[in-house]
Order: sequence, then structure tokens, then C-alpha cells
Amino acid sequence: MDLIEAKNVSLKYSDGTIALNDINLQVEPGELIYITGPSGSGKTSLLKLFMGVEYPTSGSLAVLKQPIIRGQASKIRKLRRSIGPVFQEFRLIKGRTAVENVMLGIRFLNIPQKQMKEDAINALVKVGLKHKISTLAENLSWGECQRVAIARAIARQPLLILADEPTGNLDKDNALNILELLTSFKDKNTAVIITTHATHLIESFKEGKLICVSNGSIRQERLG
Ligand SMILES: Nc1ncnc2c1ncn2[C@@H]1O[C@H](COP(=O)(O)OP(=O)(O)OP(=O)(O)O)[C@@H](O)[C@H]1O
Repeated sequence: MDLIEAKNVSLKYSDGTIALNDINLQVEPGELIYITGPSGSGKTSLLKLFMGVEYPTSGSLAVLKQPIIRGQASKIRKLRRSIGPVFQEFRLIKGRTAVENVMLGIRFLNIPQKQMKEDAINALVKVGLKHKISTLAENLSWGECQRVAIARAIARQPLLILADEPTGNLDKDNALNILELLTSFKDKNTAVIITTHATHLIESFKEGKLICVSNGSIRQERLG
């Protein structure tokens, strides 16, 4: 089953900007995909389509078999439960601890509170934050916030991880650590898609697909 199937997808914003033009792409379970391209080329727009935040203005797009079309808002909301997003700005809630933030990201799964806390702690352990479980969001460093955001995405055991610029503003070592961490969550069921400007870092990765976005069009290469 393809997790994502995009056929001749274009996205034109209401002000007339053509962000994406005739995109064809298939993403299978277990795939690892890096999306690069200059600022304004359409990377975030592509992720927005995959999240069902924007709709194609032409062509067809299905994510986990759910067509991304208008009029299916409740189905698309349900689809998002199987997606682990890591946003550029993290979206952590101040006044809440790291573990509470992760729990807030999985509350819709309707699992018992105790289990939910265990799952959240396990996710924080996986991102190396065992020692920060009870720290308030506002007392975490920038890099730690980023790790909490990743923990929140993986705690829901998503079929698709979508990370938008997780290496932004990081130095080389930390950027590599984050890329390695995110790619480690790829398994036979889960695909990981990461947008990044850090093309020089991706070159050291031997696995996965590289998608270069330029002026709304894509070119695919295989790494390694
Ligand atoms: N809501 C919107 N309305 C109109 N135009 C938009 C909107 N969002 C993005 N755009 C435009 O669409 C194009 C693609 O933007 P997008 O954010 O996808 O690029 P990007 O590759 O992610 O850029 P960056 O690397 O700077 O984050 C840009 O020209 C941008 O100005």
C-alpha cells in the first residue's frame, strides 16, 4: 500500500501563487525521504498537502488511502491521528511539563491515563530526555524542545512522520543528531519525510530518497 500517492498535483494559493506544479510522488511504508530546495520552493506546502491542511487545486492526492479533497474534514482529521508531525516552531505548551506535552499529543487515542503516561515517558526516553520528563516547557533548551516535539510525534506510533525543517538553526553536530534520531524511527510500517536546507549533511546519509524542490517542481534521486 502506498502511504502517499500524488498524481499531477498542483497547489495554487488564493493570491495566485503557484506553490507546487504537477507533482508525482509515491511514498511506501518504511521509506525515508529528505526534501530539500531553496527558500520558497514549496517544501512546506508539500507537507501541508500531506497533512491535509491544504488541498490540491488540481491532480489527485491520497494519504493513507484518504483522498485529500474538500468536504472530508472529519475524515482528514482522523487521518492526522496516524501522522506524527514535527513543526518548525514545535508548538509546546508553556506551564506544562515535557511529559504532559507529549501526553497532550496522544490524548485523542483514548488510552487509559496510566498507559498514556507510560507511552509518553517511553517516547521521551527514546529521544534522550529521560532526565527532563518533569521539566516545564519554558525551562527546556531549544534543542530539548525540539526533542520533546519529536517525542510527541513518535508517541502516537504514526505511520508517517512529517518533520518540517527540524535542523533549522542548529549547528552541524546537533543537526546531524536530529536527522539521525528522526531517521531511526523509520521501520517497516513507518515512513519518515524530512524537509531540510542542510543538503551538505544529507550527503553523509547512505539510505533513502532525496527530493529536490525547485520552483514548485520536484526531482527525485536515490541516496547511497
Ligand atoms: N498561505 C499562502 N498564501 C500564499 N502564498 C503562500 C502561502 N504559503 C506559502 N506561500 C508561497 O508559496 C511558495 C512556497 O512556499 P513554502 O512555504 O512551501 O516554501 P518552502 O520551500 O517551505 O520555504 P522555506 O524553506 O523558506 O520554509 C512561496 O512563494 C510562498 O511565498
